[in-house]
Amino acid sequence: MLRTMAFTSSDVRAAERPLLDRSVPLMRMASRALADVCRSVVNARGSEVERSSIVILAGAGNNGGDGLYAGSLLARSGAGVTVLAVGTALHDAAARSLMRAGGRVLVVDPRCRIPGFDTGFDDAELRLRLTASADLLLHADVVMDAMTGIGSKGALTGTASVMADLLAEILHDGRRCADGNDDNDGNGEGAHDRPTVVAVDVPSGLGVDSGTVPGASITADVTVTFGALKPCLVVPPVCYRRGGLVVVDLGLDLDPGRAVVRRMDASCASSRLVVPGAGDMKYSRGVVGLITGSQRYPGAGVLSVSAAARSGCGMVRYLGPRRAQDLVLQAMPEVVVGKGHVQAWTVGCGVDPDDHDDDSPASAVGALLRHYQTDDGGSVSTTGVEPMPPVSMPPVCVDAGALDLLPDHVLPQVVITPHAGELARLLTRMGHPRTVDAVLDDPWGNAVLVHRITGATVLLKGAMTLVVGDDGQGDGLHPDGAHPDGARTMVSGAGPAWLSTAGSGDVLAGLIGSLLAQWRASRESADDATAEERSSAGKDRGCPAVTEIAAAGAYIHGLSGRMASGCDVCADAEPLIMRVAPVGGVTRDSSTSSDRVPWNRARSIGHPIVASDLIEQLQFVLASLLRRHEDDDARR
Ligand SMILES: NC(=O)C1=CN([C@@H]2O[C@H](COP(=O)(O)OP(=O)(O)OC[C@H]3O[C@@H](n4cnc5c(N)ncnc54)[C@H](O)[C@@H]3O)[C@@H](O)[C@H]2O)[C@H](O)CC1
Ligand SMILES: [K+]
Repeated sequence: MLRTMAFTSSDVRAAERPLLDRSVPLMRMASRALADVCRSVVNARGSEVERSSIVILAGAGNNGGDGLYAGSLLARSGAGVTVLAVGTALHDAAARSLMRAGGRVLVVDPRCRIPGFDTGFDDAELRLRLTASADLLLHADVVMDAMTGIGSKGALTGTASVMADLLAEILHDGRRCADGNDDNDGNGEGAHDRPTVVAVDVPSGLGVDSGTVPGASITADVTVTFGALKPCLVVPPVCYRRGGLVVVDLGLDLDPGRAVVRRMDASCASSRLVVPGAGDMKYSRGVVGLITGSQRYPGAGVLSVSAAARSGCGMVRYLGPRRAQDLVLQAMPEVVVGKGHVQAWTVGCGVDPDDHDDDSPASAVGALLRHYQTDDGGSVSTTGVEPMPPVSMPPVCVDAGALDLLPDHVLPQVVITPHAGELARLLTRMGHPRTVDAVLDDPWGNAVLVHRITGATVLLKGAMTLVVGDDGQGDGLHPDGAHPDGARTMVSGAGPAWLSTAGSGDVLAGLIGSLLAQWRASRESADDATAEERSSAGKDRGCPAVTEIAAAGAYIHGLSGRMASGCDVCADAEPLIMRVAPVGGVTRDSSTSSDRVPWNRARSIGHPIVASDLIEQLQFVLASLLRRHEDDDARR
């Protein structure tokens, strides 16, 4: 749970309460883990704690308290520790502990009231102190950001905001600019000329529960978060600013059912794969139908079909245009051209929605999608099409050109796979005008909005892909009320940036269609299922299955990108878990060797790929995930 589930600030606070009531020293525990991370960051920089310089940006709340106690421990280990007080006060007991340990305090906010400190200074003095702060930040080994945590309200204001901007400038320009010298000796060691930024709980200045960036903020190299993941650490755009992730297990009792976001990981993706049994045949393993490709973009048909065929389904049916059919058959002679029973669809890759010819793929896609149209209440609309019971409709993955043909309100087994530009266009068409930048600024909020107004399961593509779907069991937890009841969000950021290449989305859409068909077929057991079984399979028609399968598709796609490109830099590396007891030491997750910790990782940048390379890797990625089934069987 600590690795995969994110909880709102208020749920984390509520879970802290009973422990605090029993006098469990949560802040001391948090700060021990934080100090441990800082020590190993210093070591990873090739330095020693005794010779290191640690600068702590400390706010007035408990987040500042965590930083101060950690500073106290580091000062006792011999580090030079300076606190820049950026708020109206400092956590009293923690500040005293720090000073007793030999740490120094520089008050930067003139409103700050700390007994024994000269405050209320004028603008000239403020400028001097800011210059001194800049110098300290510039020459620090570690900057600890303890300005605001889960108590943060809106955009950073006052000195905290000035400090965030100052640090951003220093990180951007580095020592070279400040000293007028080029410290970087050109052999790569200059990377450590700038301080390593360790964020305490969350990087300051960010929307903790929304993942948005309202103003000046901190970008961290490592974030040490306490008790549980917070939404901002896993949803874009904030997740791109938190660096490596460490979750400190404080023993909070959190209800998994209240998690607002879940990270897709190998274990969850593996659980959504279907292993064929001895009695299976191609039809019972899942048949996926694709209406993809066009006269103009036949390659999209080839890529989506090849990806579907390589992802474990029993059969692929292709219903694209003639020119694409020939190319598809050349690439994949296994494919069956023409209509027939399917358990899932993939539609739209390479389809021009404005091609209105009667036999165009756009017409076929439009006609198919009209079967999924519902009124707002979820019952299937019968206007102009044959009425069909909603549960019997196979899931459909709607990509690219087909997004323009999506009815206003559809069944939850419709998975739409837009990128930010397509989502902005869809929202605008549906009367909620958005620019691409507006979607990129708040991808989660906008994905939720599309889910709410269309009813579809929304997979918003990006370095961190978001999937928002109908949970059937959620309780509308989104703190600003944007989540409709039952919405569930999953994220997957397993892929490297090399993955953003032409045709990559076609591969993803084919893969998702194939996974959906296998899941659906495994539920269908058409010949022998009782009516009751069929109806319960129908109840599972939406989510979590569809949401999870779509997210599993994004995860598998990402891993294929990693294997194809040889690159292990991606938006969502596995968090490191640290366990900390009320008294005693800190334990790192035993499965994490020291060279894999987020601040000490040798990273391979890899090389460019084309979308076809992803398809070649699919079988190896699926093999590695399926091995988990074997391991699970062996354990049973
Ligand atoms: N999760 C846990 O189990 C534990 C969490 N701990 C730490 O406590 C903080 C939360 O502390 P709290 O005092 O409630 O709030 P903060 O310190 O995050 O912030 C309050 C502080 O910040 C100022 N502030 C708020 N918004 C802004 C703003 N926009 N601009 C400037 N300043 C702002 C406000 O005025 C207050 O002074 C949690 O994150 C953890 O780090 C426990 O220590 C351990 C257990
Ligand atoms: K912080």
